Amino acid sequence: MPLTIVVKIGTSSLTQPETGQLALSTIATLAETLCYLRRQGHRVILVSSGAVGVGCARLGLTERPKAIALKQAVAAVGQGRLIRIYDDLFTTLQQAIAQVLLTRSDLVQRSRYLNAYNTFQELLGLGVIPIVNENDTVAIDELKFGDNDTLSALVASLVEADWLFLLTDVDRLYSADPRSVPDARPIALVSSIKELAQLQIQTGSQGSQWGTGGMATKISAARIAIAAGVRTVITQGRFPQNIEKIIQGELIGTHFEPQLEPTSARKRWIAYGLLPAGKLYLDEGAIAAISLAGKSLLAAGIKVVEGEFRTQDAVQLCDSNGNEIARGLVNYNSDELQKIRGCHSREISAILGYAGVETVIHRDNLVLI
Ligand SMILES: Nc1ncnc2c1ncn2[C@@H]1O[C@H](COP(=O)(O)OP(=O)(O)O)[C@@H](O)[C@H]1O
Ligand SMILES: N[C@@H](CCC(=O)OP(=O)(O)O)C(=O)O
Repeated sequence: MPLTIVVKIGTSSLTQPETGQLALSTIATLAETLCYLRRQGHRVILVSSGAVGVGCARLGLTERPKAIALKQAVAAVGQGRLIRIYDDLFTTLQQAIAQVLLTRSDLVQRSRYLNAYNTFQELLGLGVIPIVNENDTVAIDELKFGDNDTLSALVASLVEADWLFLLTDVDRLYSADPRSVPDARPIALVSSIKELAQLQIQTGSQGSQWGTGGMATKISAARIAIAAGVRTVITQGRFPQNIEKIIQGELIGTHFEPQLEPTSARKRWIAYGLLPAGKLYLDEGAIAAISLAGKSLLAAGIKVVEGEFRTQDAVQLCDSNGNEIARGLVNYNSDELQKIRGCHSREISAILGYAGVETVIHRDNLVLI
């Protein structure tokens, strides 16, 4: 059966750690592996980091720039070079590729989200391998994915992939960073989001010299992907051939089992496509109602309203410690909610002076995180 496979490769696998120069043999093996998968009839998307790293090597910079404008300029240099190398390799293997550069705003607006979906479907239908990266040169801070682990999970969720491979410079996930904790325990299988929380994995503060997110962003990417029903694997980028073996059933790397009943596409867009504009702190009754009984959120259960937002914006729903429990689209703006929080629904019209809807967030617009 044809599968949809998303492969993300990080800068740490694409470049030599000492020099920052491209790891050509890894990239060539990756291209061969992806072409092999295409010939098997599978639909393949590559999410490739490396624009900043390759740009730095091209310009002789010895460390990742911190200033935003410089990073954006360097990414513009590197992205062209990166895609040229991919095109050379894939052309040699007679495989068409496409460059797809996305920013967060492409997924925030529902019409653009659906448009991105349609473009991916067309490309995959044409047998093309889309090569995706964040459009670093134009992305502004508030509208950034920030790391390609998250981007790859959102792409895998958008196209409802069967597999997401996160290729990196460690062979799998460990209980703590194996660089600093030599006896960290390797983790072969994570069977649910609940188990992931119980494992209490330590990720340190950041990744390797050239990577951006480290392991923390890979774990949160895995959460997004498995909620969308995508089996996710963290494995070593130096051996891209392992992807074939893993698909055939070998337990290499760390596997995250997909959720059996994936969250619907619209709810996934609410949860991960949109950027929350505020926070509502809930009392325990409201938390139980939304998380255990699948109910809508009423004004009575809201203790604190944080941020300024409009009707139909996405907000985070938190417990009193600020831990996020759910996200949803609000039926009232922040000014209205400041007035009606803690009140019974039947009091709303008297407080606001006009009749509003009974629910603050209807359960159809509410997603547990
Ligand atoms: N619990 C952990 N298990 C495995 N690796 C970890 C863990 N915590 C932190 N790391 C670090 O994460 C790094 C990979 O992240 P990163 O450098 O961002 O890679 P990439 O460029 O592939 O995205 C590894 O080199 C490893 O040192
Ligand atoms: N978009 C950036 C990569 C961001 C990123 O997540 O990097 P990495 O941690 O190496 O996967 C680039 O192309 O340099």
